[in-house]
Amino acid sequence: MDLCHRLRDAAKPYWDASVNHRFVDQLLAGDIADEVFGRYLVQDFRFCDTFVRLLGAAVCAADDPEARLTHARQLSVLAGGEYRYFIDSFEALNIPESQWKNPTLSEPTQAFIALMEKACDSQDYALMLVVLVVAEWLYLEWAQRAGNTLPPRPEHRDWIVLHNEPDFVRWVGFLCNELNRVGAERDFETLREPFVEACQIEQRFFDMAFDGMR
Ligand SMILES: Cc1ncc(C[n+]2csc(CCO)c2C)c(N)n1
Repeated sequence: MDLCHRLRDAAKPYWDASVNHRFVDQLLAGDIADEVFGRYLVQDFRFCDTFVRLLGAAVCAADDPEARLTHARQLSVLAGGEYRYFIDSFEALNIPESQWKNPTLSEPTQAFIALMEKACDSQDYALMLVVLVVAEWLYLEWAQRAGNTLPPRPEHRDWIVLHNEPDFVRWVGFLCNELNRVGAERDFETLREPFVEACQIEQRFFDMAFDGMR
């Protein structure tokens, strides 16, 4: 089994709980409450801001010229389509700028930002890849649960398609290959610990969307 699959196995309870979370069930069905989805998106917009910094750090830390360019290209996805998605969805959900610009950060948002900042500060490419792989591969897995019929509202449908379209599948494949490559010489435990922590936070991030709901 390759390194990425061994890491995923080590985090199986949190990984599976996230991929099969009721948030995902309701999003795929298109019947997620606006309050729940809006709370999630406002926090995720802050998450994505730090994610941009992490990708920038990966551009800097990657040991291979081709890999640097692949990370740089993905930055343009975040700055382009992904940013547009958030702005359009805030409008569709009637969330004013005053609410999404400077929200109070939830506990899992803070925890994720701290983990990403730690990876940035470490200048350790393998550690950055661990966080990137969890964030992207786990999202690919839940989005691949979607069948042929997607929910009708663009803010639901586009959030699924962003995470299962062919370019995204290739990006996740690249990240996993990179981690398998640069992590091969590393002590498994030093990668397992942040991988499992990131999966635990992913689960709490979905939980957070339902805070204050039944
Ligand atoms: C909590 C949380 N975890 C992972 C992702 C996935 N993700 C983060 S940035 C990005 C853009 C493409 O690289 C994607 C897909 C998310 N949005 N929110």
